Amino acid sequence: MRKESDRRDLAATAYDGGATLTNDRFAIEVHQVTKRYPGGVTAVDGLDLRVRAGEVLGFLGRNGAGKTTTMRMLVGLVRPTSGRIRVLGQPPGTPGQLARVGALIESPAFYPHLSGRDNLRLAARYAGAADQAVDRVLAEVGLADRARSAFRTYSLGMKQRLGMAAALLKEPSLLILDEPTNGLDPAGVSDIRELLRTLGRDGRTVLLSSHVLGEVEQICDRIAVIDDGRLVADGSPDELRGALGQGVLLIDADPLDKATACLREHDRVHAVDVVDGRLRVTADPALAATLNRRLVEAGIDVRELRPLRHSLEEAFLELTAPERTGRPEVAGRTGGDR
Ligand SMILES: Nc1ncnc2c1ncn2[C@@H]1O[C@H](COP(=O)(O)OP(=O)(O)OP(=O)(O)O)[C@@H](O)[C@H]1O
Repeated sequence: MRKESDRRDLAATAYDGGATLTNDRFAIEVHQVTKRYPGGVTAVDGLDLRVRAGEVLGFLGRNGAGKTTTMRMLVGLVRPTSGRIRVLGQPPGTPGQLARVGALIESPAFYPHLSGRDNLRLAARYAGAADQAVDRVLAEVGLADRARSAFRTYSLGMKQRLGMAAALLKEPSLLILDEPTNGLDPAGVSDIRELLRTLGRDGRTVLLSSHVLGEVEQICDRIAVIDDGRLVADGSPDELRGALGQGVLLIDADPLDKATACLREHDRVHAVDVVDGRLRVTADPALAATLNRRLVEAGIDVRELRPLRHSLEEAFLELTAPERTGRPEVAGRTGGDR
């Protein structure tokens, strides 16, 4: 089990939260947003999140973390209980904003007996998009070949593609996609991932939610992790990996108390914890040789010394482990000026 000190490291890399809103550089600005549903569930709790224009942001959290509620608030389907949201510089749900945002939040409703193309024609009319847009988006999502087949004959992955095609009809500068790979088999996931990669090009901003880290890790510029409605981490995949996985050394030394004291004296060692008779040392792994020398010179036997590397998946699971509730330190830091 990871120590609070490690979590603090991660939190320190997290987005600072509270700064002033409304800046052209940001496609999405969420400031101190809380959503309490009638009945008392707090789905989103003082959330701060900013998505830069042109960025592909992975919005990650386990089931029930508050991702869908956040996305629904971004397009004006749900009103926040408190806090402030700007999407493309405007409050959510205004006509000007909706014209530039493509969203796939709930399973899109298509007519089963109509073809993909006819369904999109209807959607285009509803969205005020030109008929020519239909063929463009069908090609964009790779459905041109099956455009004339009835929707009911589509695989789950094709249905998702059609949903994305509908979201693209308005040539949106911002795409909001809620778990677009949910329920797909590995081949379907990989297909959609490829598609998302292309959608993220051309300066389009994409906000993409998932509860599976591996899905967003490879295609997103940045990952924001939400848990219990709060932002618990925010950074590039490398930053998250670095903050969580690479800053811990495992040392088996004897005597333990002397080793602990010796390591704590080093000014670049952030924390030393004894776990199962060994030391977990929060420090830059590049310090390994220096720390080894220091221990040996102090007459301490070093039986083992190695960096503890966690995969990003492990890091994510740990951050959002069900037993982790409260987390005043992490939430306080990521929450900025709360
Ligand atoms: N309309 C609603 N009324 C009451 N509670 C709700 C409503 N919608 C969501 N919730 C609750 O809010 C919390 C967050 O749900 P939300 O759907 O936003 O999370 P999520 O991260 O999208 O989860 P999932 O991955 O399962 O979709 C959950 O506890 C959920 O039960």
